[in-house]
Amino acid sequence: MAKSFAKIPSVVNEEVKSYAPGTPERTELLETYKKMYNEVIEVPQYIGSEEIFSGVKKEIRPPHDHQKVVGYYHEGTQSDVQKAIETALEARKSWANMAWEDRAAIFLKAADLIAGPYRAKINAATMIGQSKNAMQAEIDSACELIDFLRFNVKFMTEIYADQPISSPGVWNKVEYRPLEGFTFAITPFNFTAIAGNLPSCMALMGNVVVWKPSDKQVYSAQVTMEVFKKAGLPDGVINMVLGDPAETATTCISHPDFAGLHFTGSTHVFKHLWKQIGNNVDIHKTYPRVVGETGGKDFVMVHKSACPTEVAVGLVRGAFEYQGQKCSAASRAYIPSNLWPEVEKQVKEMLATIKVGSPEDFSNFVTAVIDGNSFKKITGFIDRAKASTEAEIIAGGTYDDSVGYFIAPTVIVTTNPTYESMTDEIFGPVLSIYVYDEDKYEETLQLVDETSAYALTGSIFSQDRAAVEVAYKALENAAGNFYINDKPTGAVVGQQPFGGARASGTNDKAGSAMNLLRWVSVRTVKETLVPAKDYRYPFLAK
Ligand SMILES: NC(=O)c1ccc[n+]([C@@H]2O[C@H](COP(=O)([O-])OP(=O)(O)OC[C@H]3O[C@@H](n4cnc5c(N)ncnc54)[C@H](O)[C@@H]3O)[C@@H](O)[C@H]2O)c1
Ligand SMILES: N[C@@H](CCC=O)C(=O)O
Repeated sequence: MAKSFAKIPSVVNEEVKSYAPGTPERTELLETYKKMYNEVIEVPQYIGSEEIFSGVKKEIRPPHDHQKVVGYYHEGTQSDVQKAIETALEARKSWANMAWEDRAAIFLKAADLIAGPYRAKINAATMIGQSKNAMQAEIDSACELIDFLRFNVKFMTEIYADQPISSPGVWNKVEYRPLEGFTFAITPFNFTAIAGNLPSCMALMGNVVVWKPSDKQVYSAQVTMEVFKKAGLPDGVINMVLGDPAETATTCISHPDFAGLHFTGSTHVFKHLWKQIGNNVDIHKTYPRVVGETGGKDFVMVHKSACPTEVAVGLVRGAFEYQGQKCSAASRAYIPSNLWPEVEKQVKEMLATIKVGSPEDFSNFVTAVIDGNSFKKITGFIDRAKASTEAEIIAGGTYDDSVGYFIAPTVIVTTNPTYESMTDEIFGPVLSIYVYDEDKYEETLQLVDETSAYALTGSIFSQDRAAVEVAYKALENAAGNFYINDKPTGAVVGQQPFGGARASGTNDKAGSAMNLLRWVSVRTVKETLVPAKDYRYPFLAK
């Protein structure tokens, strides 16, 4: 145990490198990408000190080149999950008692490894396995993951420092214990950073973890595990399993020592898990913590005073970065009639300059969507819009899956504000627009609020402050992350704590102390310095 109150290194957001032509980072990333692209990797499960190659191999194919096999992951069984739980519980005995400085040092080292020697590797893995362009990989798998790891250490120390007052003769303390049992992280395909953060932030707070990444993110998940190990994470603290998702969840959730679920993914999966946890309430030794950040139908609301260029840029970047596969992607927009001709012209001009193709070519802004199922779902929306009398496709609308799952950035304009593409999460490069009567601002705000079950992100564009205030109030519960004159994506750790309510999740704000608080169970300790020697009140004293 340390004999001092250590101060942690000061934390700032990791700088996003430019990858401009001629920069060393661009050369290194391209070389790493090409090298990795021509290798065939094998991804094992990580349970305790073991790397388990089950022999049941599943192909890993880049979404932008689906005939190419870049590796295999080894599928696990439910006995592997059982073993992961037992291994985690064993590791808990020492991990939960390790000094916080030691836990912090491991994750600070992991951050520095990603910032330095592993940066190109984790970015290349994200480009290959999840089809992110270089900039999207950099802001996710490098910068956001580094930020999570470093800022979480800062948040942890702030939590630990938060102590109650003590009256004379008494010393009160609160102790932030890890949860009793093991925790379970289930992570989505679309952010390497989220996948790394969910298990690691629980581990930082002294918990032990069974982590099931998405089968579509295993390529970069392996790099994350490699970094954690290199950073000195003791065996068994984070165990990565690769079994069937539903069965893995059942094995974990029905275990008596299941103490918490940290989930990010789609709403229907989270609702199912929530019910499953409820059904096991009599089995659990403790009430499990349940944190879930899920889907969105994120809006851009535009007032008649807004600048058309700012709106067009917000729409194009907000809707089409990473092919719209962000929970925060701008997905429905409400444009006033006075601005629509100019916004439409500029959006079309910008989209005409966007190139679609492999992330290996840095001039491609849009690459492939994650897999064939996703391609089918997204193009279904496009096909139905083509056939609908209520919708018109004004840009994009083309797609081709002969080599990779490529879909052109598509804009649907609809006369029906509750048309399916205005209400359902599409999770692809499709933006739907409803043009409203410029004088019906307040009615349209009500429409924005009531149209979707989700409440994740949203933005208001306006140069009229009073109109901003009206939207701020009217949309109070429509978004967990609300933006003024900006796109609704791109939350940064430490700056915009992230999460939504309603059908979008429990709003426990990834990238903040609020989230870490869910992974501790507080013990209050009162110590009386000089205990009483007489039971009687003063007025009863003899
Ligand atoms: N709110 C946020 O912070 C946030 C961030 C990223 C992604 N998302 C959401 O995630 C979704 C996209 O990610 P995805 O396609 O990976 O989501 P998904 O729900 O398909 O999968 C997420 C994880 O759940 C697992 N899973 C799937 N079915 C399961 C089941 N029956 N039981 C247990 N686990 C199961 C998957 O294997 C994966 O690991 C979108 O809806 C998006 O909005 C939300
Ligand atoms: N930090 C991200 C979270 C996206 C979720 O998929 C953003 O705000 O764009």
